[in-house]
Amino acid sequence: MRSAKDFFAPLAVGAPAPLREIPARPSRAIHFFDPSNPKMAAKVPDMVGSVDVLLGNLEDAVKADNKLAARQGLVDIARATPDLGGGRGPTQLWTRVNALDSPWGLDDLTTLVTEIGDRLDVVMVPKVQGAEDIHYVDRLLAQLEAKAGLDRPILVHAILETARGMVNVEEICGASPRMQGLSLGPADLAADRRMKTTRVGGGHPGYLVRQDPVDGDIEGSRPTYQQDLWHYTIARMVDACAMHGIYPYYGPFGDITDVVACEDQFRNAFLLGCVGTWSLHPKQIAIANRVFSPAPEDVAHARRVVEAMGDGTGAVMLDGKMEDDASLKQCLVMVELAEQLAAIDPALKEQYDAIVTEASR
Ligand SMILES: CC(C)(COP(=O)(O)OP(=O)(O)OC[C@H]1O[C@@H](n2cnc3c(N)ncnc32)[C@H](O)[C@@H]1OP(=O)(O)O)[C@@H](O)C(=O)NCCC(=O)NCCSC(=O)C[C@](C)(O)C(=O)O
Ligand SMILES: [Mg+2]
Repeated sequence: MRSAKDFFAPLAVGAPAPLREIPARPSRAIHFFDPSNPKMAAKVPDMVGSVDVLLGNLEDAVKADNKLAARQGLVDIARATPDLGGGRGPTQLWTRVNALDSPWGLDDLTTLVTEIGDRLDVVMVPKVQGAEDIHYVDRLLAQLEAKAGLDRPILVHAILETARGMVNVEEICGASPRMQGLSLGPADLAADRRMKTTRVGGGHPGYLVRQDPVDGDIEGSRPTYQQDLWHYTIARMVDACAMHGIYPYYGPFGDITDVVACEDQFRNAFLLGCVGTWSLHPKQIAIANRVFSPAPEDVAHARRVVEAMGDGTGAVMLDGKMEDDASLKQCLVMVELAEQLAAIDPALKEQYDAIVTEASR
């Protein structure tokens, strides 16, 4: 383990200094596209500005025969889209590289950092098992950044998709100052855990609790309540991320047609503390943007609590409810997020401002 004093030192001569704090850039939807798919690639330039993150996916869901085309496709898209990534506009550019033990992972990192490193905001690393995977990527990125003459560090996002990765979640989050966040990889994680599901994220009708029998009538009709298969995992991710000052995200919802259940799953993650999710199909972007932007009524309420709490200490009554230092802190989370989102989303700003005006009438 590095000494605390060395933690923020660059890992290669000439590499940029690591960030002390991970910027809270809006990332409600991380939209996946396959850069080797001409139809998808053609849609990317027009999506800039309407989605927080565009992610060129090189890993699973890209055919083995298309791996090199996807890597080159991402380089070409970045070069042809000047306002994408690298702080040049509101939309960030991320990539998901192939796994570290695959035949493509090393060349993905080498090519992307040296060719379009100034445009890449975050590299998502799949199937992270422990701190050793992050240490490897950390040093390699530093060497490549130095070679490419970059003046800003590229951040790292880990996908939790193995039982070992879950057990090591805290050490993964704290392994490098580059760590930006975590996403759930429900399909690989389910397989690795030997869960008996066949879906990509979402619930399962068999995972339920049943109401107790009335008068011992166990055969009688009794309501059942479907439970959230991912509650434990997401809650662990959220705590590990909060502890290390980085950001948790839900992940993929594979039933593209079931927009209702998708919204529910995203909202559970939002309420538990996640800042965003993945979008696999253009129609999931609007769902993610809606869910991961606090509702205008909640923002208006949070602002009223902040105002009523004055110097932030003591207890007050508002609408019959007690508010104190701790409820104020929750409201500040909501207000700060609303302000960050309003700064990049004029339609949302209008909604937040309109409801403030109404409340103050
Ligand atoms: C689901 C699929 C096959 C349906 O694709 P489709 O073509 O059948 O859909 P469509 O409704 O017919 O598409 C309409 C139009 O939108 C385009 N389109 C469609 N999708 C996109 C997109 N994402 N971005 C940009 N454009 C898109 C598509 O090309 C088409 O264009 P057209 O009108 O010109 O014909 C397709 O949307 C897709 O391949 N999405 C990405 C899938 C992906 O990235 N999967 C990997 C992440 S999940 C994962 O890896 C798991 C995890 C974490 O590792 C673990 O749990 O372990
Ligand atoms: Mg996976």
